[in-house]
Amino acid sequence: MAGFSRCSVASTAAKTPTSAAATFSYLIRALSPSFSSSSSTFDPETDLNRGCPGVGKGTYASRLSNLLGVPHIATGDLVRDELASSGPLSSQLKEIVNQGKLVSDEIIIDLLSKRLEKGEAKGESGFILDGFPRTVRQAEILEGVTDIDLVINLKLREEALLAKCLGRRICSECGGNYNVASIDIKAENGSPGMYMAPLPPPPECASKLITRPDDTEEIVKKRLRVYQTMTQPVEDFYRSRGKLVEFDLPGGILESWPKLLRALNLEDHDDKQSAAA
Ligand SMILES: Nc1ncnc2c1ncn2[C@@H]1O[C@H](COP(=O)(O)OP(=O)(O)O)[C@@H](O)[C@H]1O
Repeated sequence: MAGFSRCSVASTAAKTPTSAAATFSYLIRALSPSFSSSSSTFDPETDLNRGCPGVGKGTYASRLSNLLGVPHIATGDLVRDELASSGPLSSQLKEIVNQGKLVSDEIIIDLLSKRLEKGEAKGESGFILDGFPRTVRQAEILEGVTDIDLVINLKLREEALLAKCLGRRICSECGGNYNVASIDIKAENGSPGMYMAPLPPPPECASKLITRPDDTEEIVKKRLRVYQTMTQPVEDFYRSRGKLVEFDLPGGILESWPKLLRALNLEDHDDKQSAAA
């Protein structure tokens, strides 16, 4: 669809891992698939999510993780944690991330493997992955060891993606994600208008907000180009396997969230959870 950038969320399900393992492929192999790929709903056991910069994949992954009761694992967070540490990879990662490039498949798989092993040791039986896979090779590795159930292709106009990245603010203390951008795109030449309200921080976070160093206009544009060349082929990978659900974000969270749940056949889940709360 012209004028849209395509961003994806994928869902996979797995059985409880049976043993801790030193390597990613062994660990994922232990997470063998437990349900059919023809399902059009998320499975509460394990989900996986990825998407282009600024689409809100982190926000939606986090909400889905709360809804389904599975951990939300963002590979971008794993990279930033490693970057902030004084580990051997730190300076190498800083250079890559601050230039808007992708970290190598080997490094990202190693970081993810370690996180999944920790989760397994704690008894985690599922997850939502956010920001993975981002290359066809990553998708192939994943496919080699587990079965992806569903990929949701979140789509948002590029002008909104850029504004959202530039407006993104993170609480340096609790890690909460907020947005100061107020996006108001007028209807034009047959394209509908779009309004996305800012997502203000709660008072306790307001004085602790920071901007990610890779959320500058130049680097965001670079990341969007990287997304188009490296990650869009991943959509084709899942499309050709009949696992891709396309979803145009109609606006901000309040408007989009119920529609996304409807697209995932998860409305009942939300009702049940609200009733239990
Ligand atoms: N699966 C991945 N493969 C390679 N690099 C990754 C992956 N996930 C995250 N990264 C690195 O971390 C950075 C930040 O990722 P993320 O927080 O998902 O941000 P965004 O999607 O907004 O670009 C990316 O620009 C990239 O350098």
